Amino acid sequence: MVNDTLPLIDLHRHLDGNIRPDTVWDLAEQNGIALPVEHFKDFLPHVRIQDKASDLMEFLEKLDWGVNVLASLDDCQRVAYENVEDLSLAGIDYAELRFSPYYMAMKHSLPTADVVAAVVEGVKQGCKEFNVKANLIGILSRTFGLDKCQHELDSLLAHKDSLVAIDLAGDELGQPAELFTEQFKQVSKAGLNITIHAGEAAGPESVWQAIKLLNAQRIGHGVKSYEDKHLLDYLAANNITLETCLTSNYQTGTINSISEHPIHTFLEHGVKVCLNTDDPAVEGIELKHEYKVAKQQLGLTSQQLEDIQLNALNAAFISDSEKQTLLTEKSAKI
Ligand SMILES: O=c1[nH]cnc2c1ncn2[C@@H]1O[C@H](CO)[C@@H](O)[C@H]1O
Ligand SMILES: [Zn+2]
Repeated sequence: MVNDTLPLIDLHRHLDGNIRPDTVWDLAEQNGIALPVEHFKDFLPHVRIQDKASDLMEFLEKLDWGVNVLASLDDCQRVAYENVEDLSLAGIDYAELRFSPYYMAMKHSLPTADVVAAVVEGVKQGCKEFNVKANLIGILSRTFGLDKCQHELDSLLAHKDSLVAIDLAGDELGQPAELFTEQFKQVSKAGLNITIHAGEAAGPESVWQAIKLLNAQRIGHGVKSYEDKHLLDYLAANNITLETCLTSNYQTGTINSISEHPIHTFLEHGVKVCLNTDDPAVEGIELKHEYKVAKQQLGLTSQQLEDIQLNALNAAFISDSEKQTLLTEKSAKI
């Protein structure tokens, strides 16, 4: 399903949506934090979606235990490091790991900018140890409103040399992109790339806002773009890649079944898509599973899946020479 001569790339993967359940358990014990159950075997339903959630916000609640047990900067560094080990275990060659430092800092009032530094350090260590390539994307968690997002952005920009992009995630319906126009002007000014969660809980107008008001170069999910033909034309003409996450879209209730995902419409319109995980530990999946599902439930051909692997490479926030290195290193491994 995955072409092993091409790099396997995950461009949409939340580091703080991929905290291992056994690490959550361990950190809770270490930090004296009470969990809702007594035995680990009963814990999984609290941190992993069982079939599906009723909507995006119910899905997102399942990420909360992961960050609620982060009581120190060392804990943040640990989960960042383990995220890179997970990439290596999943056979991923390059990933862009995204995280919301305020979301990670919130429960135990950690200094947000120091959380960014701890995550940077954990990922750096992991990349060295596990021989995987990864870059970081900072998230503004729109769920917590404008002031918190500005604080989060300030903390991220204090470490901007360690980031490749900024994203807006969380409550898309309650906190529309237009509210964050000023913040993304600051992002552009800082010279960082921009990807925005849009067209997941809200409709195509949310994708338009992400592009026109926030300057998005890629779109997280973008599922609802299929409702607006003019938007599909625009995405294709401007080479704006949709970071598709099939299992996540099912589990958040964005689509009723994976076979109903509009990926064929995107491909027919020449819209570039790539396949990604989103929140692997919460969903109970890994990237190769997404390629399998795309083939088995959506009938994508080997050629289409190869194109998708290359779309991820092309859309990555790295230089052309880094892209070339990923390609040549992969073919040298064969
Ligand atoms: O699928 C998603 N859609 C929108 N927001 C998400 C998704 N997954 C995680 N987050 C949000 O990203 C931040 C943590 O990285 C949190 O704000 C979380 O709610
Ligand atoms: Zn996401």
